[in-house]
Amino acid sequence: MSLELKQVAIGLAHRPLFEPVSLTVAAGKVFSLMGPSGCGKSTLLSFVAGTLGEQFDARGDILLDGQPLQGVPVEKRRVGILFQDPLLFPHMTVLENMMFAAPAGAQAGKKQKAQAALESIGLQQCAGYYPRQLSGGQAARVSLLRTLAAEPCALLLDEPFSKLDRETRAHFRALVFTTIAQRNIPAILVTHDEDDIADRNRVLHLTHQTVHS
Ligand SMILES: Nc1ncnc2c1ncn2[C@@H]1O[C@H](COP(=O)(O)OP(=O)(O)OP(=O)(O)O)[C@@H](O)[C@H]1O
Repeated sequence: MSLELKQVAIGLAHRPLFEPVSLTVAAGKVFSLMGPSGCGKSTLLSFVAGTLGEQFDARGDILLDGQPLQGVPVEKRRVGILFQDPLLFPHMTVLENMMFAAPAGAQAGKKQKAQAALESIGLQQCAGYYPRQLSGGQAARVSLLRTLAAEPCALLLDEPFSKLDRETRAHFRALVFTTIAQRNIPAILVTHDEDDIADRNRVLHLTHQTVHS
């Protein structure tokens, strides 16, 4: 499984946001995207996820395992996203959040899988908690598990470490990178912090497109 972007360009109000991007991420690897605030990093991720707003126009190709993603509905893309803030339903317990994210299937199987996932990172005691009862680091880990429960074929990481304190951040980052390697899925990470870069050979600095008039 690989994720490939070919000459991807996004415009807003007929102005290109950044120089066209081409990159390939192999299974189990993390490609880091950096660049100045507002240059379009999150927008690029939303294009890959299939959630790009109508105010943007985009061109170029996205290929997952060699197959074009454009035209595939969001819910069928199998692309998971982690944001700065954990994405959890406040009215559902941790276990319910995870079961909700799992693909359609037997309810009993879902529960067992969710419990096993929580156990694998030592959070089994949090199964019945509501998101407000979790610490920042616990919420980040549950959010990761929830994203993984959907069994994504690729992962997009939009500054998921930036709000965590230094120690929690290092632990969570290690967990995310190990998980990506174990699941053998490609990932793109947006970050402002050099410390987050998983691999110095896989970094792209997005630059604002110079508009010539
Ligand atoms: N919903 C929206 N409607 C209109 N313009 C938007 C919208 N979302 C983002 N933009 C604009 O698109 C551009 C790119 O925004 P984006 O959030 O992708 O940048 P970024 O590189 O991720 O920034 P940061 O590093 O600050 O998170 C910015 O000029 C922003 O103002």
